[in-house]
Amino acid sequence: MYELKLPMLAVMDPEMLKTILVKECFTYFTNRRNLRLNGDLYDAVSIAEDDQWRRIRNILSPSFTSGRIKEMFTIMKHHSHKLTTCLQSKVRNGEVVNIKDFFGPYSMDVMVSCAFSVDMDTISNPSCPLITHASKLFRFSLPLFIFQGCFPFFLPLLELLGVSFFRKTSTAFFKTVVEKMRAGRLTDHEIVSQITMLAFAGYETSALTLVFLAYNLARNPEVMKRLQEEIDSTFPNKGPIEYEALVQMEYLDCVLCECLRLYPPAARLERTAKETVRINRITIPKDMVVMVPVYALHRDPELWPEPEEFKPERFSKENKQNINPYTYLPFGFGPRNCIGMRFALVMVKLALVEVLQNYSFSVCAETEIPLKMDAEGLVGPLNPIKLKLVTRSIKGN
Ligand code: HEM
Repeated sequence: MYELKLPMLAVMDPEMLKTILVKECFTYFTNRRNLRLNGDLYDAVSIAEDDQWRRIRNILSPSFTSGRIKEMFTIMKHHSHKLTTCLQSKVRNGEVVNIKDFFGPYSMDVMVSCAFSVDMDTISNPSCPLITHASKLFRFSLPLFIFQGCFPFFLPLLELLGVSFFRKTSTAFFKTVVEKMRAGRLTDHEIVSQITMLAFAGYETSALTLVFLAYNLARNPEVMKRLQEEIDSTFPNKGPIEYEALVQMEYLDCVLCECLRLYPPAARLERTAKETVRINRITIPKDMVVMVPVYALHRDPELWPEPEEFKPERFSKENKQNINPYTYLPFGFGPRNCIGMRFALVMVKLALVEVLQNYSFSVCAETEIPLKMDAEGLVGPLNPIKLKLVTRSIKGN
């Protein structure tokens, strides 16, 4: 078996690579490369193939509707509030902050409390082994992480860490999810695999997105100011964040989309050809792995003028309609795209809005500019991103 490298195709016909081939691959192929190193998670949704994947995905999908996410919003708010409280002492002392130390635990706490119904409170204990292990796990590419599917020891670990049960709303939610899974005829093993995988698939991706948001806003104060104006007019006087208003904030959405363009956590996507197919004069043999270079597409100057610049207006209502969906792929595409996209967007937006209601980010002597990137797998910074936070006055300046 050999691999068809997309840069080779780019030389043959760039347009084919950017639109038609990418589209066809996402439509026809629904399996990723499976290295069979999945440990106990061989039946997790991100790893399963064909009929088993289809069955599991159909059962899980209803858990990610807007209605369900809205139910989880209270849990998310509990953690976003803790996040801003934890930042308070750092800000007061004028300390330089490794921003991942805050957004990482926030993301982990949200994922674990929504998936397992337990409050890990890692934000008060950032050296918690769960965070350390999960971060190490994600030094690899998303596909590799999906294939590795490790952490079979995850559940005993939770016990060892002496986790406390979360509040009733969450427990009830969790029960409903599990009952639905049972009703959908998932085996107990399949249920544990899905919940474990969901918690980990969402952790590092969401944490990285928040870290890059903070970095980009610190480096672009005029963008941050405009976003804070939108936040203040949507939730006056640092008022409570409401779900409906949050998801409708236009500039916030532009800022997040632009951040995911510049820093898509999954640098590339993969699909395996199930059968030999011929697409626009190109034969892709059965079992060949096709890689879509998302990071490169997102920084292609033909598609994105001044690609290195952080310009949220690229995603404004007027400009958005000119974007070819196969050239902007932070959550993948097609039937096998990210099942947690909507959930991630809400949890990331919530944390950002609550932090920006109270603080502004700023670069300092310790901030690395330009950033050195870790090209190993998930697109992350090579070194910790260090920033300063400044408290905003009541009036919000
Ligand atoms: C900003 C945050 C996130 C980003 C950028 C992201 C990105 C991605 C990408 C690029 C893929 C591969 C899609 C494809 O191959 O077409 C993926 C798959 C997946 N993601 Fe996410 N993700 C995020 C958050 C989440 C969250 C919060 C969850 C769970 C709650 C989640 C669960 C999954 C699962 C289960 C898959 C595999 C789906 C399947 O194979 O059917 N992700 N994600």
